[in-house]
Amino acid sequence: MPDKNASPTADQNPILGVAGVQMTSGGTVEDSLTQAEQAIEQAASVGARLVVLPENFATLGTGQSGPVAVEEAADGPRTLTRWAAAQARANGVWLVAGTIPVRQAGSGKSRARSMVFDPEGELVAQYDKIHLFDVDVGDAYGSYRESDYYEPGTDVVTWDIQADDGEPLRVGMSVCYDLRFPELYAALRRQGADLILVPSAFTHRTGQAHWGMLLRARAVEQGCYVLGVNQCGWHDSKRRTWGHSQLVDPWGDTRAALASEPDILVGQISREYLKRIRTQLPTHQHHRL
Ligand SMILES: O=C(O)CNC(=O)[C@H](CS)NC(=O)CCC(=O)C(=O)O
Repeated sequence: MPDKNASPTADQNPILGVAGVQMTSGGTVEDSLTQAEQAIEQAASVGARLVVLPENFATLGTGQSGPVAVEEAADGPRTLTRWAAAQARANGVWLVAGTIPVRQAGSGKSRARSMVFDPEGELVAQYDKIHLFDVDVGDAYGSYRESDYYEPGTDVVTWDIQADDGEPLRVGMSVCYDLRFPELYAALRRQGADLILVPSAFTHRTGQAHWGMLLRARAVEQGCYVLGVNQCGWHDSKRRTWGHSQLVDPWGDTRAALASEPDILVGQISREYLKRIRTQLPTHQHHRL
């Protein structure tokens, strides 16, 4: 029996089981959806109540030039939004559908939209990736020009999930390249975020150099849990992502981590630990600028 006077440890009194689906999207959309369906079911079976898919889980690497705004096929049998809602309902989980490319009427470009579905399959929040990856990484893929296909989002988004203790836990939204911009994470913390999600397709080259460092930095800076859920492996002959999905606690310790293969990341959120770290290290009360 843990000493009730001892300081809470990071895993003490968990109030929410979370899971991240690390996958290698590619082949056809159907291939990717089948991978995701099996992983969501597995995550739910081990008690995760919040399941997060990686960036562009359905169409990354499908050989379709640029993002395929599958949403356009609104009359299609399995539009991604309807598919995600059905997965949340069928598995009784909160599902963050990584991102789905959603075509915008005005610009003709898409937005990388991260949608949140509750266990009844209702859309409760959506976030459009703000920072677009126009970078020359120096890998086999060469130049990434996300802004050729996507337009940026504009809004900072948080939403509440009712945790096992009956109290709300506030979840902050971000995507992939956003991870490099601390201002967004500061804004999410100002909105009250306790857990910040980072569905991603971080490249192998930049992931190896920066992914873990950036996840831990954002977690410590903001005193939040940060859940980074990445694509992994080779998506086609030139595109490779880093994997290494992980849950980082507000002290900066990695509580759960995957390697480079498709797998399910499972972790726990402790409200007591969150409060303890924020009390010991009240950086958010010491702002001067
Ligand atoms: O375009 C798609 O289909 C899915 N989106 C992506 O793969 C995006 C844009 S190319 N990738 C990143 O943002 C990587 C960021 C990154 O790796 C870093 O910041 O180092």
